[in-house]
Amino acid sequence: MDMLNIKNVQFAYDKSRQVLNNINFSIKENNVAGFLGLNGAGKSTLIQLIIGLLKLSEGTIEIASLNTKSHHKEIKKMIGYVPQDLAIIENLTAYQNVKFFGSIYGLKGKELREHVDRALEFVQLSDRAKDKPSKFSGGLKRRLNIACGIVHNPKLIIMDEPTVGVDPQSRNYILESIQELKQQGKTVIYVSHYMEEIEAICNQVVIINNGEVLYSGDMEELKRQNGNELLNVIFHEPLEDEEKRQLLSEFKERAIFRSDTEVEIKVPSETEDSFNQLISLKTNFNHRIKRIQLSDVTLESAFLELTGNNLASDIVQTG
Ligand SMILES: Nc1ncnc2c1ncn2[C@@H]1O[C@H](COP(=O)(O)OP(=O)(O)OP(=O)(O)O)[C@@H](O)[C@H]1O
Repeated sequence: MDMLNIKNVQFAYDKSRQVLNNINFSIKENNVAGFLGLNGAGKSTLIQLIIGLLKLSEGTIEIASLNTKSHHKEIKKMIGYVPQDLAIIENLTAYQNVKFFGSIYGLKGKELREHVDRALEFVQLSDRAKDKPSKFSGGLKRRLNIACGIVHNPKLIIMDEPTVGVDPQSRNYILESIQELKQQGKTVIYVSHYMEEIEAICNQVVIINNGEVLYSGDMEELKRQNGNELLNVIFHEPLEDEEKRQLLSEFKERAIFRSDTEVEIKVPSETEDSFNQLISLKTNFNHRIKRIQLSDVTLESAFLELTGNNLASDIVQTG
C-alpha cells in the first residue's frame, strides 16, 4: 500500500511565482524515503502541505489512501512531524514536554502515560525524564524533539534535518532509531542535506529541484541510472604539463586534477567499462602510477549528475 500518494500538486505563496510544479510521486508503506534538494527547492513547502500546515489548492495528497482534504482529523493522528526548529518548551521537564504533545493528539490518562514512557524510552531519555531541556546538549534536545513527534505512535514520521548540530553519538543514535522505526513497520520521510546519512538509512529517494521532482524511486536504481564510479589515480611524482594535457585530451572533462600527483576520473556507470579505462591508463602511464583506487557510485555523484549541482556546496554557502 502507498503510505503517501501525491498527484498533480501545484503551489504558489503568491501569484508572482510557482513554488511547486506538478508534483507526482508515492512512497510505499514501511519505506524510509530521503528528500533531497538544494536550499529553496521546495522541500519544506511540500512537507507543510503534507502535514496540513499549508492549504492545498491544486492536486491531491493521500495518506494511507485517505484524502488529506476530507480526512483531516484521522490523518493528523497518523502523522508524526519532527521539525527542524526544536519544538520543545524549555521550562517544562522532558516528561512534561512529551506529555504535552501527547495530549495535543488526544491521548489521556493511563494511555497518555504509557505513550510518554514509551517515547522517552525510545529516544533513551527515560533517566532524564525529570530534567528540564535547558540542561540538555544539542543532541539530547534533538532526541527529545523526536520523542515529542512520535509520542502518539504515528504510521508516517516526517523528520526535517534532525541531525543538524548534534554530536556524533546522538547522530548515530538518531540514525539507528530511524532503522528501528522501520523495523516497527513505520514509514519515514527523512529530509537532510547530508547525502551519506540518506545513503545509509533510506531505500527510496525523492529529488526536488526548483519545485519539480527530478527523481522519485529506489535509491540503488537512481545510482545505476545516474551515478559515476570514480577512478582515483595517484602518481609517484608530479605530472609534467604534457602528461596532464594527454590525460585531459583522453578523458576530457571527466578528469579532474586534485593535485599535481592525483587525478580523479569519472566513469559513468553502465555506459562505459571502468576496466577499459584502467587498461588505457596502465598502458600510457604505467611506470608513473603509484596507486589506483576505484570507488563505488555514490548518491552524491548521482545527485550531481541529475541536478548539475553539488549539495555539499549548498551547505557551505548557507552555513
Ligand atoms: N512563507 C513564504 N512566503 C513566500 N515564499 C516562501 C515562503 N516560504 C518559502 N518560500 C519560498 O518558496 C521557495 C521554496 O522554499 P522551501 O522553504 O520550501 O525550500 P526548501 O527546499 O525547504 O529549502 P531549505 O532546504 O532551505 O529548507 C523558496 O524560493 C522560498 O523563498
